[in-house]
Amino acid sequence: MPSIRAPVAKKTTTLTVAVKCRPLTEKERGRDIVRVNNSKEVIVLDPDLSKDYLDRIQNRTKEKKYCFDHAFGPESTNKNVYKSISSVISGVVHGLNATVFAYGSTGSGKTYTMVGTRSDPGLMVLSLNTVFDMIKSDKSSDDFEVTCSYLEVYNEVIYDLLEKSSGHLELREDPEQGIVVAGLRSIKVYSADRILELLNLGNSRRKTESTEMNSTSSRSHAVLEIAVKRRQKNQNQVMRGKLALVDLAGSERAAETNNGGQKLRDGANINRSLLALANCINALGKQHKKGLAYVPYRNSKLTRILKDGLSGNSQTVMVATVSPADNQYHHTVNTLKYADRAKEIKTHIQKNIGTIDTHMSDYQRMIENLQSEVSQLKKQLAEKESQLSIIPFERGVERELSWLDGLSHQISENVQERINLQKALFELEETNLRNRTELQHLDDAIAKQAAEKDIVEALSSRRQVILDNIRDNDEAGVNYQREIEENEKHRCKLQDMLNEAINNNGNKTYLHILNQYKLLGMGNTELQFEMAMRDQIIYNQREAQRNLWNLLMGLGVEEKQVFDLAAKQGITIEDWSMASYPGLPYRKQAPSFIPANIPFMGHSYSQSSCTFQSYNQDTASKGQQWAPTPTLCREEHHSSYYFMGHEPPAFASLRKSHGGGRPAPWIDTGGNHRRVSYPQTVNNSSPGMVSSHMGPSFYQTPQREMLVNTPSPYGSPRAGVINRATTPAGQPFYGSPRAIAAVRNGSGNSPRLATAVSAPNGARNQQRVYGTSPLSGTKGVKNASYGQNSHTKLYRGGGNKVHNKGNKTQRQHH
Ligand SMILES: Nc1ncnc2c1ncn2[C@@H]1O[C@H](COP(=O)(O)OP(=O)(O)OP(=O)(O)O)[C@@H](O)[C@H]1O
Repeated sequence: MPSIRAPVAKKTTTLTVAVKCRPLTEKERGRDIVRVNNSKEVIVLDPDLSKDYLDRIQNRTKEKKYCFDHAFGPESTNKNVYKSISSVISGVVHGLNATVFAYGSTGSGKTYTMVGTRSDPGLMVLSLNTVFDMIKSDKSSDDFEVTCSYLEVYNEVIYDLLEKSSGHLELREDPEQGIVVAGLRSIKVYSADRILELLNLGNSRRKTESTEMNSTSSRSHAVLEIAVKRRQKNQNQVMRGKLALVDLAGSERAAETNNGGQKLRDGANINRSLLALANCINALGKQHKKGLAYVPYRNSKLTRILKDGLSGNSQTVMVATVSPADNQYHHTVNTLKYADRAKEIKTHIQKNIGTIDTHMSDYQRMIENLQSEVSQLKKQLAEKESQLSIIPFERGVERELSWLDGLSHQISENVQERINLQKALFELEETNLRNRTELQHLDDAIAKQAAEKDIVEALSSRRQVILDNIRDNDEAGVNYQREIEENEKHRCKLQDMLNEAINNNGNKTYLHILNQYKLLGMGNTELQFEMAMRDQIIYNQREAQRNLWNLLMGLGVEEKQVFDLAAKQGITIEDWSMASYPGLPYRKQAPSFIPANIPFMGHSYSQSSCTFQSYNQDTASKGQQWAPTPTLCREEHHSSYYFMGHEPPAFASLRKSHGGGRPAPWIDTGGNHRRVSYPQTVNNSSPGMVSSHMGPSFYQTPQREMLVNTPSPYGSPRAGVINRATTPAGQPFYGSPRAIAAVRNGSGNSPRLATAVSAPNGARNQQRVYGTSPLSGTKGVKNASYGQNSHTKLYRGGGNKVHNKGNKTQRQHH
């Protein structure tokens, strides 16, 4: 609140120091050693009675003598004290500031002096009475306004004693008003009684403790402030007087009070502020004698509050209270020493007068300030409101996010489950394909060996096993299919939920982006799966070709002949050293090669460059069938996904290329081959890979004509190329159990990849070892539907039956 500018005229005055010695209490059995002479002189006798007259005259005693503005003995009442300072109090009604504080050791009578009793009211009460009496008796037409505040400083924290449960208040330095306590309640009062009421209320809230020295020792410094505003209508001016009445906490030496814990800490803080006060008094006293000196007001809250009273615009009275008891000698002398120094302290008093115009302009300024404060508060309120509205929104978004996270987790699981089901179905299809091939060969063999009863029996029993396996596997396949359908339904449901959330939620863009992000993640998983499948197919193909070359070499075909043969077929043999077939001499091992013309693959693979070359139908007619199209190929997939433990096939022969620039099929199993059209058959027979249930994100295979061998009416073309070969010993050779995998490419076309994989000698007990799945990077696929990692091996004991437990493929952990 803006203050009224004071007139320039200032009056320098010194602190009024009054000493009051209380009577000995009933408890105090000691000797009275304080003497007051002439209402001004205070003598403190040496408590040691043994010292005689000679000691005294030779100045060997501890007797001290001081002179003050006023001195009061034990018989004096508070009223007596008040009379001597009443002029200072009355100045408040005339626009002057006044400060009265009691200073003394604990139990010396400070509170008694300031607050007093009913029979002997203290300076606070008497001052208030004076103020109201003066206002009452004022004959002028002036308007008065009296406000009152009451605070305490406890442990260096300021509390409002007029508030029931006051918070911590802070001091602020106002350029015009000086030190102000922010947030301190100021109550308008119209009578002394009301102030006394408030005073009693405040005192009841003050922190007091029973100490060794005083049963009701004040642990805090209390400041009662009475502000009197006087509006002089006839002189067009307003005066503001302020009276601060301070009851300091008891100062004591810790060792004497026998205090501990909190009391000791209180004492330390009290002493700290009293020491700060003493230092200020010292410095202010020296200022007078030696000129300027630094006054450490800022060392405590108390000295900051008392700053005006100690050196500013204030008529100040220090009432030093002492105990007459001989055991209090040191405290008494100490108090008197400071009181003596305080006498030197100078203050500069001036009336706080402003014109009514000034007053009006003050009000104007106040209004402006208040208006700006109001607008600032409104702004703050708006900010808070917006924050409040944001919080639920953020919470909503959080909830939304966790919901979406849950949903995305479900979607991921759903995708993973579908991949696993597809894989399992794929395996099942492949296995049954082999079973059917074997069945066909068994039928052939039975027909051929009709005369050999034993052989026919053995073959028939084997046939029965294979038939059982086929039935079981078909049954399992139906179950997988059902599970895939369920999975797809669940996927649709989840997607619907996401779409609904996007449509219903206000923050559509955010959710949409999130949705896109999640979908991309899922797409990525699917692509990984596709890539793994493609890599596997390429691996299988390379393996089959390597076996083929090994066969050729095993049949005694010379290296040169192999090269010539390869050249004729348009095959480039790249690196013999890559051969890895055990049992053959190094140079005889299968080379690594580029199978440049493999028509049904649509791709060739270069190991060194790790790129695929796509078969380009458009350019094929121009003799540039193999346009190098860099396609991602991750080397690790080749060795990590599937490892085929093939036996070397005993026999195979190469087939010449067909004309028309179209590469020839590369395996001849006896010239019994014909054209088969896909994908209809593939789609029908291999739902695992080309399923209408899988939606567009899964594999679609455009129709493409392929040359395959058709082993027998039993052979299902469902999974691609079926090779029939016969070993020199007449054993059947089953090739290419998994012949086709359609892989979606980036443009949405699905060039069909087909591979011929040599099977073991007889389908019986073929084992496929599953390596680390690339789907999960290192440790195998997490099988959502089985709840385990499929770092597994499929059992195919007793023929190519995939053992199922319930509807699940049984897997064995490594
Ligand atoms: N003038 C007096 N006449 C009669 N008794 C007095 C007088 N002054 C003080 N006393 C008594 O002395 C005791 C201590 O007084 P008081 O509580 O005012 O001391 P204090 O300085 O405020 O102590 P503290 O600093 O510990 O709060 C009280 O019992 C009080 O009644």
